[in-house]
Amino acid sequence: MAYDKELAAAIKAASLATRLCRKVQKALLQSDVRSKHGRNKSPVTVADYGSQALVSFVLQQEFPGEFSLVAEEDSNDLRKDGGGEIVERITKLVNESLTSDGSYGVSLSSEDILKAIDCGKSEGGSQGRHWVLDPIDGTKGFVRGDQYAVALALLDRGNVVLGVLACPNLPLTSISFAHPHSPNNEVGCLFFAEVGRGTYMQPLDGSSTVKVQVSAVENPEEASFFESYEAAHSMHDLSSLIAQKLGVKAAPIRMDSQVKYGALSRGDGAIYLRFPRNGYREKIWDHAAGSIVVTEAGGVVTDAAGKQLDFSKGKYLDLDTGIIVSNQKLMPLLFDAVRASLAQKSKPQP
Ligand SMILES: Nc1ncnc2c1ncn2[C@@H]1O[C@H](COP(=O)(O)O)[C@@H](OP(=O)(O)O)[C@H]1O
Ligand SMILES: [Mg+2]
Ligand SMILES: [Mg+2]
Ligand SMILES: [Mg+2]
Repeated sequence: MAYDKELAAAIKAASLATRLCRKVQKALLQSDVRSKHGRNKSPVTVADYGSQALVSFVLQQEFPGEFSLVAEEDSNDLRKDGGGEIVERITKLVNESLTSDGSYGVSLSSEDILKAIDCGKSEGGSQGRHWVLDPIDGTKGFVRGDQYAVALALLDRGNVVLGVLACPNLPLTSISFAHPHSPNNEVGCLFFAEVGRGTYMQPLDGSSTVKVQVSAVENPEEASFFESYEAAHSMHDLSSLIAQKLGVKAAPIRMDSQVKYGALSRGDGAIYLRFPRNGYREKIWDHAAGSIVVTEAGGVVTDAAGKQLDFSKGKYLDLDTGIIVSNQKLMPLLFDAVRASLAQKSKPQP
């Protein structure tokens, strides 16, 4: 089909990047974690940079000459004074991962690494093809030892046409809601989806592939919902009000990153609610791969006004208030509960 070569390359690149991430998460050093500059001091680690350099390098090898990448990280902070040691560490990690794969017999220099990272500076848009990468989505979860994902998607004329979500810490079998972090469960899933062809899941370390479908739950009382682990990323009080209006009985499943989209695509829960606080602008790399993984599994992803997400406007998503995800049956009820809850919240308190 149309994007088979791209899909194979994306799976290869994301899988390779997770090897690097797993190694770093196992032995996370304080010096591996840095704060980004600017107002929102989110963390960034050697693994975010290493993953971006690896994916960028692999995609450029596979598609020489026709390459555009919109990615989260850039090398600005690494090029400043004091960045040298950290760049050396990233270079070593990337070269070790490339060697472990065997298909790229090269050793990259520190400058090669910085250049590969900066290849992700494309602005995207509605023309042509653009890869969209979040090298580690859920860096806060990654640093905590929790969930994170390597999220890679391809835009073709503004539409997401394929997505790969590698989730190194997600159990292979459905999350038990009583024990979402059950230690006995084997972990490491990769979800992939191509437009019109469905969503599939495979173990990160293996090859058996299964087709996945969103939950068929129609009764909201039986639905469970996902939201961000970080209260700063999504208003937990608002989602709790929405859940209450719907009659949802289960407690929320709080997890970092687009792993939520992956888990929802295989029916672990039926609803995902995301309501950032005022003024936050969502980026395309935080939703591109996740949204196609869910829609190709039969789900629906919209903003709070019921509009499909528009990935054609550059780096940012232009949204009404928040993002809501569910199956086709539940969506109308969910949408009503969201509108009613937003209206209630915006009323002045007596
Ligand atoms: N104040 C904020 N509100 C909403 N989202 C935020 C935020 N600050 C950071 N984020 C985004 O939330 C993402 C993690 O999503 P989640 O809340 O589902 O775990 C982060 O991705 P990164 O970890 O790639 O930076 C970041 O882009
Ligand atoms: Mg980040
Ligand atoms: Mg992210
Ligand atoms: Mg990230």
